[in-house]
Formats: sequence, structure tokens, C-alpha cells
Amino acid sequence: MTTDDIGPYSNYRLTVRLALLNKPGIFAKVAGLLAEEGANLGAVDIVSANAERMIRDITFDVQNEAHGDHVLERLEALPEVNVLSASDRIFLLHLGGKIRVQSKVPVNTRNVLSMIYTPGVGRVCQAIAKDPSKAYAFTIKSNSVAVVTDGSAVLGLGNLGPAAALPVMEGKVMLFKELAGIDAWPICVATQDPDEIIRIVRGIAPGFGGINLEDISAPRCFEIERALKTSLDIPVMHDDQHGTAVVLLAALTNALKVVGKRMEDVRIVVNGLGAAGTACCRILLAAGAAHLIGCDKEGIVLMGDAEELRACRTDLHACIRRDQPRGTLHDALKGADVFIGLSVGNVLNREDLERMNQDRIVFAMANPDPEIEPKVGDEASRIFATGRSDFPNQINNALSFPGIFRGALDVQASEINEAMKLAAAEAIAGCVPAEALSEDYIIPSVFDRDVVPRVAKAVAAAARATGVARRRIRIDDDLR
Ligand SMILES: NC(=O)C1=CN([C@@H]2O[C@H](COP(=O)(O)OP(=O)(O)OC[C@H]3O[C@@H](n4cnc5c(N)ncnc54)[C@H](O)[C@@H]3O)[C@@H](O)[C@H]2O)C=CC1
Ligand SMILES: CC(=O)C(=O)O
Ligand SMILES: [Mg+2]
Repeated sequence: MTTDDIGPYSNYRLTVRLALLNKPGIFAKVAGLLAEEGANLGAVDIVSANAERMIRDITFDVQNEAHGDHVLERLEALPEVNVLSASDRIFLLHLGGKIRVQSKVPVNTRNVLSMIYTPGVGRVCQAIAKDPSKAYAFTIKSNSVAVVTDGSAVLGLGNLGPAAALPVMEGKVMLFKELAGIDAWPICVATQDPDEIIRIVRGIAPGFGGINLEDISAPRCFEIERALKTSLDIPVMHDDQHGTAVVLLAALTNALKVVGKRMEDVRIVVNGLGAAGTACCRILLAAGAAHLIGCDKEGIVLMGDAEELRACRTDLHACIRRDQPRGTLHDALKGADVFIGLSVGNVLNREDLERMNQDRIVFAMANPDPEIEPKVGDEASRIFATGRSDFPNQINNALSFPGIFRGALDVQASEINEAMKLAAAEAIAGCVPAEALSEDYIIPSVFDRDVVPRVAKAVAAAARATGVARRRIRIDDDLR
């Protein structure tokens, strides 16, 4: 299947194989039923036909899974029509997985075989044993990242476990490759015990140039990341925390320019103080935010005056008081200028947003469903964004992790530090020219091919400036 076969975005598109009695008017009944259901008819193909029967494949869009089931039931009930099979294009696209390993050299002669494998390869192994830094030159290490998950916070869908997390991780490694040329590998571990995860990641680290932790829930993710950062000499980044914080800061910086407000003046509500939410609070405080309210399931659990919040920069978790909520999310929204959602889908409605100030900025970033229905969010705010790709402003860590890791790998950085993250945020924000900034264009597209090189360059420069770069030249420039 090619991307051209997939067509424009629809989350629920079905392709159904029907056996119809071969006489006039039968297909019209099918088309009429779909029209009645508001199921937009797309491609219609004849698979085979004889005097009695015609087999057709028809493709149509439905509103959601339940609507799809309902339409299929109605098709099944039509006289002289049989539903032979039904497939969902999103599932079709996932058949057999989305990625594969490919070798760079065709293995078609004894000579090549003896070089890529034994005996020739043995010399390379011995060279690396003598000088482990040679692994960067003579193996995939320099350009590879492990995308590690335990499946405990798969998007905003909750604890689905490691096997169910694999489709997300495969998607992520596709983005690493497509956007940044990095060979990443999905690693789904069958444990949710932090110590065991730390042990596993340390164990596999020699084969990788970097570790991207993904969809590991708070608070375990903090301890896991901290332990790995201190014990490994390659960059480790929990993307849900830092990749998200970087892209959020970029988007908010530009959005504030559009509405003419300043970071230090605006009242910001962050809903969902898990991995992503707490990292976003931290980066916002570092960027000068002085009026920040944090909410979680319990209500308002993080609040303080500018001075108290400044103190929270060093230990945000100590400032979060889940046992003493100081109001509800609705209370928090009253008079707020900015809403940042990193919780779960559909927790807000239009009236909630109308409690906020004029020229409000609403970033409903929960995936796959944002905190508010996108059409309503868009109508009820001056600037609206989601984490999804079907609305103009997409705030997704897909804009940051490819460039951050590209820059870190290029200079063989030993870590990804605060300076590198701030440099990445500035570079992403700078990808939208000042004169082009508008309500619908606060953040570049994931498909803007300038983003990764600009972010990578800024990150590499910050790594050098902070003394964590071990290499001056990109590995691609002198060895590949
Ligand atoms: N757009 C983007 O780039 C990104 C979006 N996200 C989204 O952010 C959300 C959170 O992800 P993580 O922080 O990784 O998960 P997490 O599991 O670490 O944190 C989720 C937090 O939301 C809280 N929560 C749950 N229901 C809530 C409710 N009704 N109201 C307020 N808080 C509630 C939980 O108690 C928890 O603190 C997910 O929907 C995820 O898809 C995460 C990373 C990047
Ligand atoms: C985008 C992402 O990392 C998430 O929703 O978890
Ligand atoms: Mg994630």
C-alpha cells in the first residue's frame, strides 16, 4: 500500500466487499443507504461479475467505530446484498507492522559474506574491543536510538501494556527515520517495575547512541529517567516530558506574540500533572511564567504567587499538593489567559472556555482525543491547537524529538540538558517567520523540512557550549 492509496485524513474509513445480485437497481440501494447514513462514498470497484452475482469493493467514511458497525448491520440486512468482508484502512496499514530492517550491502557473493559476517567481521569486533569508542564509527550505534516503553501511559489511553504500545512505538521510529534519518528501534518491555526497566535499558545501552523513553507513566518515569541519565554516557530523554515541553514552549512563545501578551503576565492553567504536564510547568517557569495553576484529577493541586512558584522551579513535585486541592479546574479557568491540556480527552466544554479571558489561548494536547471537541475549542478561543494532525496548529512532540536527537547524535553528546532543550524550543519557534505569525500559524508543520536541521543545529551548538559534545563534526560528514 502506498500513501496515495490512503487518501485524505479520516480516522474511520471502511472498505467493504459486497456480493450483489447482478440486476439493475441493487447498487443504488447500497448508495442510498450510505447517503441516508451520511457515510461519504469513495472508491467503488468491480472485483468480479457473472450473470447472477457481482462482487464490488466499496470504500466509505463513517463517524466512528459504532457508526461503522451500524452501517455494516444495515448493509447486511439489505435483501440481495451480502457483506463478504469489511476492513478498516487504519488496520490494513498496520498489517504485519509498519517497519522493517534493511541491510545497506547486498549479500550476494561469498566474498561479501566473508566480510559482513565471519570471518571478516571478527577483525572489526576486535578493534572495538580494544577501543570501545570505535563502535561509533563501525556500527550502527552512532545513528541509533532505542524507543523504550512499558506501555503504562499509551498516549492518553492509559495502561495498555507493552504489546499494545508497539504500534505507537513503530510510528515513532518511522518519524525518527523519515524526519531525521535516525534508525530507531521499538523496545517494549514486559515489566512496569522501575528497577527492572532501568536494568533492562542499561543492559541494551551499548548498542545505541541514545535512549528515548516513551509513554511511561508518572511518577515512575521520573525515577527511571534520572537513574538512566546518571548511569549512562549516552543521551537519555523521556520524550513525553521534555519533547512535549520544548514544543509547548515554542508554540506558546509564538501564540503570545500573536495576542500581544507577555509570558510573565499571563495566567496559565495546566491540566494533567503527569509526565508531560509537570515538564511543561517546569519549562514555563524557567521561561518566566509567574502565574501558573496546575490541576489534576483532584482539582487545583499546584498554585502560588510569583515568588512561591519561582521556588518550585527546583523541586516542582514538592509544590504539588494532591492531598489539599484548592478548587476545581473550573475555578482555575476563571480569568485564565492560557489553557494547556495534558490529561485525557473531553474534559471541557464551551462554557468552561468562556470563563477564561478575552483572546484566550487553548492548547488541548491530549491524544488521541483532545480535552475539548476541536470544533468547539476552535470557535471558543482566539488561538486553538491540539496534538493531532487534522487541525491547523498541531503541537506534538513529533516536532521536537527528531531534531533534538539528530543534534545530540551528530556531536555524540553525552546527555540532553536544559540548554539544549531551550535551544530546540527557540529554533522551533523561529521556523515560523515573524511576518507570517497568525492565529492559524503559531507552529511549523511536522512536514516543514527546515525544522529538523534547524533544531539539530541549535541543539548541537548548545551541547558544544555546555561541554557535553564529544565530537565536533557530524558523523555523516566524514564517515558515511
Ligand atoms: N501533544 C503532545 O505532543 C503530547 C501529548 N501528550 C498527552 O498528554 C496526556 C498525558 O500524557 P502523560 O503525561 O505522558 O501521561 P501520565 O499518565 O504521566 O499523566 C497523565 C496525568 O493526567 C491526569 N489525569 C487523568 N485524568 C484527568 C482528568 N480528568 N483531569 C485532570 N487530570 C487528569 C493523571 O492523573 C496524570 O497525572 C496524554 O493524553 C498524552 O497523549 C503527552 C505527550 C505529548
Ligand atoms: C504524542 C505523544 O507522545 C503522546 O501523546 O503520548
Ligand atoms: Mg508519548
